[in-house]
Amino acid sequence: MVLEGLGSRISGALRKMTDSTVIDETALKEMLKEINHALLEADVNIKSVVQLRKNVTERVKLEELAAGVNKRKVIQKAVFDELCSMLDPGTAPVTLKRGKPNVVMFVGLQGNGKTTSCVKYAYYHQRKGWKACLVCADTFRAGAFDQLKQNATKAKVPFFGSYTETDPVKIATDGVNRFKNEGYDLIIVDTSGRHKQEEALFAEMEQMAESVNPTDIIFVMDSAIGQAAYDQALAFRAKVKVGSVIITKLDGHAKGGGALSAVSATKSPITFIGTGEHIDEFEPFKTQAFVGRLLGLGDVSGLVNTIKEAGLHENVEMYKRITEGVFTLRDMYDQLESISKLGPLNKVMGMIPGMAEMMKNTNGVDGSVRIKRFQHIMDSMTMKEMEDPKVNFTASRKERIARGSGRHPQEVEELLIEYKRFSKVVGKVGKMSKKNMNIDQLSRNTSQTFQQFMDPRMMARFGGPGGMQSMVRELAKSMDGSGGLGALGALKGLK
Ligand SMILES: Nc1nc2c(ncn2[C@@H]2O[C@H](COP(=O)(O)OP(=O)(O)OP(=O)(O)O)[C@@H](O)[C@H]2O)c(=O)[nH]1
Repeated sequence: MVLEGLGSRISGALRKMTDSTVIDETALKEMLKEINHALLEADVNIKSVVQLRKNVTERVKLEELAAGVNKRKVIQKAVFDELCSMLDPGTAPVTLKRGKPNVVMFVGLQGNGKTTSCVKYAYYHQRKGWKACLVCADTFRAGAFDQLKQNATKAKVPFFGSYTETDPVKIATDGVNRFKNEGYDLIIVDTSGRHKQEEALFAEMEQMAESVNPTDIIFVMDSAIGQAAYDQALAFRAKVKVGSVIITKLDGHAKGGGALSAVSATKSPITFIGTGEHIDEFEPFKTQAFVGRLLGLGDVSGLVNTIKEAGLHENVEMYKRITEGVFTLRDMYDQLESISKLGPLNKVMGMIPGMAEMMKNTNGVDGSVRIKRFQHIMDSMTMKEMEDPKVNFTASRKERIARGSGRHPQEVEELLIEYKRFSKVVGKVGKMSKKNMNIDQLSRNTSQTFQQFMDPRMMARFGGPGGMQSMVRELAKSMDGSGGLGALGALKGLK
């Protein structure tokens, strides 16, 4: 999860309070103190931190709550809302119009991740069906064009630039005109950076903006500067019409929380965040979903989008088999492959309510590594073993498979235990899908099924059977009955 330290401290403080036998003013104060410390360490401005504490205390009047009201939920909601308002700029970002030649100019200081973000932004939109392209108008840094060219080629995004032209405004204008004539609807212009906010940089930015008349200007900023982001965002906004902000390197900086809240305080909308060097380590920033994940509450709509983007809901064959209650090791292999397709596993798991914490420790092995190991073990099995659920694995056979895959026999055993657990769930889901259930019955039944097979600690992280039930209901609704991951495949057709 992005801002892992901050997230786990805040969710830990919330959990500690709700786990305590008595939820009183002292427990509430203690929790707020811990949240304040965590925010200050993430370099959030002291005034905002004090305000958050004051607002939560004013909102949650424990002694006035009627008997039977869930105090835990009231407090959680107050913290959630306050964090959202801290990160919400209250202004909408510029919207791009499909089919029109949108020109988006990227600006920012040197080394903040502008070029990387341009390519990520192009790739993100291209996958959503935009006709995206890149123009390299950075003539200041030697090698900038090569960097963009290399990354654009990898991402299969068309690009324009020059090794000989020294006037960035001319390159930008030529590139934009060329791509406009060729019918591109997202023309991204990468501009030069400077070490500091030098006048030369601002003058060049202004000239370029005048010449290419951008639909949006995106300011790219490194999260490492923390709350100093406030002054920097204002300085850029004073010179050009910044319509949105991208905060980069949130994967590596403890001060990220400070940068996010400082930018919001300037009323500039953050549209994307960079969460790593890879092209797909880039996500749209939505305040509520982000805070939900920070508090370990999950982000069901993000999960549904990710599943849809990876095309998993279209896995009709798999769905059919699951609804028939059939599950082989080959199916399990394919399921694991699909899960890997969703992206880095910890990111996906962070979207499932309560899972971020659990994912941190799967017996000390990262979830994605475990999946790969399981797949290697299955690669050493015979076709019959993979496709016939009745095959019996003897001790010597398990040893042979372990040797063939370079793993320990204990891991082969673990895989087979997981497989049995999965098959039981699939069997149950298969039966459920034959009955004509509505969403409420389905979510109740699914929750009961998972309860039988899931580690109780894991179940508790989902918020118990009730939490699991509401998550399944929400997933089923947002998937519009179009199937999905593993057991959830059975949601198809059940409305
Ligand atoms: N970990 C991490 N690294 C990033 C992220 N975004 C960019 N980087 C790295 O930051 C470094 C600088 O990125 P660039 O894209 O070259 O920066 P720039 O702003 O274009 O720099 P100039 O062209 O000199 O202005 C590169 O090593 C990138 O791989 C991110 O979200 N996370």
